Amino acid sequence: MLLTALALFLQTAPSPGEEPVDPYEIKDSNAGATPFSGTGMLEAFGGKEGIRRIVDRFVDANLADEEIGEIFAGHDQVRLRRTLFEQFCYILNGGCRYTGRDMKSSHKDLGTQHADMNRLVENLQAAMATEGVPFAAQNRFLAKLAPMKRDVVER
Ligand code: HEM
Repeated sequence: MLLTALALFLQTAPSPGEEPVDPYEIKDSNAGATPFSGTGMLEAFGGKEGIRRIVDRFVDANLADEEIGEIFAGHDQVRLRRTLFEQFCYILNGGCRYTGRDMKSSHKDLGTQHADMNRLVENLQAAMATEGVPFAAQNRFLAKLAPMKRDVVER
């Protein structure tokens, strides 16, 4: 019991520049979707470098957004960029592990509404388009994220 608690603590000790979070079990299934197979989707996103740029654009846009920016205010942006990169890279079959929390617990009590989710998806679409991700690949990726709505949106 003590050992399990210690292992959980060590596993979830904050990365440099990040704030600590309550201990949780690290597992890829926390990402909320299974990865694509093959390398096609990873290539469509410009490899890991492309994913990094898309995540940065996406987070910047959400923070600056006049409708949903406030929901992100005060949250750990360093952690968010790291875990979102891991999640996207894992789902796109880029060979990453996802070490973040599951979608339900990480969005608990944020009060996110359907309109907020739509806005976030628009920001992601814009980031993918700017980085040259083909439209069909954008839609395949969004289809992986769509079912997460039930864990992310509260009302
Ligand atoms: C399918 C849609 C979404 C995905 C894939 C997603 C993904 C993520 C991930 C990976 C994290 C970090 C988990 C962790 O820290 O362990 C996170 C946190 C967060 N998300 Fe989302 N998210 C989605 C929708 C939304 C929406 C619609 C909003 C609000 C408009 C939102 C606001 C936030 C905020 C504020 C945090 C930080 C929570 C904290 O610091 O405790 N997310 N999200």
